[in-house]
Amino acid sequence: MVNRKILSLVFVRESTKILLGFKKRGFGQGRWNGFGGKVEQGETIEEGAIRELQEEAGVLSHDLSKIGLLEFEFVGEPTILQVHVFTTTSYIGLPTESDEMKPQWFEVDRVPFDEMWPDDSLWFPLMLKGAKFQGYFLFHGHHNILKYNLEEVERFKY
Ligand SMILES: Nc1ncnc2c1[nH]c(=O)n2[C@H]1C[C@H](O)[C@@H](COP(=O)(O)OP(=O)(O)OP(=O)(O)O)O1
Repeated sequence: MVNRKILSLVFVRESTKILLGFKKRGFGQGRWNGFGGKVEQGETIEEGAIRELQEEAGVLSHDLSKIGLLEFEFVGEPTILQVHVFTTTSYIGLPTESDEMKPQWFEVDRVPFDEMWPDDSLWFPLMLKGAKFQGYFLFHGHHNILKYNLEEVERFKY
């Protein structure tokens, strides 16, 4: 039986820049990504996103916009990761390194896709142009995408 794990992923934007974090440990270690993680029992997905952003990057935002819904399946693994992607341009606090992430601003035309999850280069252009998107990716290991679909949407199914 397939089960789904719900995760958040938050990108802070500022004019031509985007805040990424270098993952220092755990799932996705050694890659740049947004900030996020597992939604805990008793919190909404957005509450989980706000908490993870504060824990991992030291910034607080209560003004998140949901812009993406991505599902990741890994060959041989029973759990599908369902990642809810948010952006914000409104936050307080200075991005600060945590035990999990090292934050750094990047110009949007200098995003380090070679050091990120391979799916990111496919949906970042949609995010950066302000579209809402939904996608599914089947991975073999953590480096190879065997198949995927990705579309712009008006609204999300969840
Ligand atoms: N393929 C891909 N592309 C982009 N982003 C992601 C993926 N897969 C992913 O899991 N992610 C995102 C979703 C989450 O934001 C993180 C993973 O969260 P994780 O570190 O496992 O969750 P935490 O709750 O912070 O983990 P622990 O604190 O329990 O270690 O990557």
